[in-house]
Amino acid sequence: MAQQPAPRRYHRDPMVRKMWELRDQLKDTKTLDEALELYLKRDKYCDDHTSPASSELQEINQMTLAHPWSELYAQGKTLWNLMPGMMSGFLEGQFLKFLVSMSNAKKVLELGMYTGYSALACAEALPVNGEVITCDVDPYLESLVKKYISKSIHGRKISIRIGPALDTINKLADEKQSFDIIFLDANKDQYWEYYQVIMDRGLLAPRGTIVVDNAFFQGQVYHETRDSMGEGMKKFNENVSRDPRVNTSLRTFLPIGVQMIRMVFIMSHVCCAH
Ligand SMILES: C[S@@+](CC[C@H](N)C(=O)[O-])C[C@H]1O[C@@H](n2cnc3c(N)ncnc32)[C@H](O)[C@@H]1O
Repeated sequence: MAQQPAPRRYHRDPMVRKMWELRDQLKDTKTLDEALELYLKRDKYCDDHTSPASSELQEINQMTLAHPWSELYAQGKTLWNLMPGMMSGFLEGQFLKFLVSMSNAKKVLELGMYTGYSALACAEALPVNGEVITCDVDPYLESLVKKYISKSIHGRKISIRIGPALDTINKLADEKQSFDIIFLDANKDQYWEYYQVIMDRGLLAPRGTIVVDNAFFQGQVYHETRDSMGEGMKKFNENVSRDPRVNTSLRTFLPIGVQMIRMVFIMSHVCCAH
């Protein structure tokens, strides 16, 4: 059974959100409905033909959709107005899980935990001695996530570090840690800084992969107007694609854009071997 879908206002593709907006303004919606249907049917087809999420992931999804985020923010309990649209969710979670398994990863680092959906998805694909270190700057999230991941046998593979991601990665580098998969899913305006620490301080294992969520950032990277997050994402994509140490692949297979980055000598080794 597929997990509960997010309301349409949280659709992760900005193009779909625009189409819904436009639909609300039109008198005759027939052609637009057909276009939306084509798109949404494809989404649903992908959901229906992807392995179901575990019951624990489904529970995190439901909790995230129902949590009183705006009230918590108004009461000063969270640092900012966290929103369900921030959650990676079903398709991306299952994709990450696949990637962790395919690469035989043992150690995963995530920047940007939110309610722990992607951290648990990764943990589910790790061997028993595997580890996900996930971090977030918002202290409110720690006990919430601990409560939900402790319901899963894979929850024990997850350690949470609270604090700014830049401090966390520098500390991990001081500890001489390295990771097979690094999932960047925090504040886009610092991605380039994070990348430089990751690459220059050896946090990416030689055969490791950096996976970058939301690499189009609402389409801002290829549009004229962008905010500081869009600027950060654009700078990151441009700089990384010019970094001779890595091979990159920026794809639309999830409509928000997923950037994959691997050491160049690993990619060319694979080519030469065939
Ligand atoms: C898009 S959400 C992460 C979603 C999560 N990976 C998932 O799949 O459900 C981004 C998270 O990054 C966190 N964040 C923002 N700025 C940060 C920073 N400087 N350091 C660490 N975390 C940060 C936010 O608090 C938020 O929870």
